[in-house]
Amino acid sequence: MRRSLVVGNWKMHGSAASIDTLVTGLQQQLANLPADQTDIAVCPPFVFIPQVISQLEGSAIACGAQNVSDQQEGAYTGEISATMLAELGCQYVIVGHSERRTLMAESDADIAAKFTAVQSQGLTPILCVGESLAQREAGETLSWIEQQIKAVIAVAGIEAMAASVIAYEPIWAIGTGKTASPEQAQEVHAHIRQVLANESQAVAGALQLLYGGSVKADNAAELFGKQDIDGALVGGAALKAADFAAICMAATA
Ligand SMILES: O=C(CO)COP(=O)(O)O
Repeated sequence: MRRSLVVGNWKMHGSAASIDTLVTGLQQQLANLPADQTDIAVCPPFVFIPQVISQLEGSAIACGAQNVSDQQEGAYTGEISATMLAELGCQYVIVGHSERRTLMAESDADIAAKFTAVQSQGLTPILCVGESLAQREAGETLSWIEQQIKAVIAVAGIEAMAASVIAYEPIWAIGTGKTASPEQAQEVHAHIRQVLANESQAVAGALQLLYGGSVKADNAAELFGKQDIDGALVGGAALKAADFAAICMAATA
């Protein structure tokens, strides 16, 4: 039985004060959640990571980052390495989010290099994949997702996938209020698991596979009811303690 995992991606939101309020709220709302069933993490903007880790001390909520360099050290102005994130106490790093693929032109090769850099420091990459609306309408969803995942397997190897999380985030569902139906999401999740199973049944069976894209308190339970959906990567709704907590509860039910 796979544990569920709910991750909040706060994107470029928050201030020291608003994040203090959010984390305090999360700790209150999640105090009674059975920690043995659901893993929970939040991914603040880099500059707030030390504050969040300090606030979360003693709590079962983990902290992650939203991006990382593919290099560990050197003359890379503005970059942050996995070594630095590990030293801070991060456990997860999101790699390949569609906003970075699109806005920062990150390629599959860049993402595979980041994935490897994250794992080399003992952190868990959350690899995001997802299709555009045009690709879905052209019937290219499954082949596109497969290609995105195989690009990472080709570099990292199938066994490395065992120490990772994959998040399926259809681009057309991110921040639009338009969630993939549980059936649409399950179809892609089952395909992802099959792509992995073709190389290793054990890896495919154990990997936590998240859905992301307009997950809210009122649609989470239905998504989590699907066989291959193990949790969620949550954007907007992760910025409100009550909403995020309700999604975590749904994942635990
Ligand atoms: O991009 C997302 C999480 O990484 C999803 O964002 P929303 O939940 O705001 O649609």
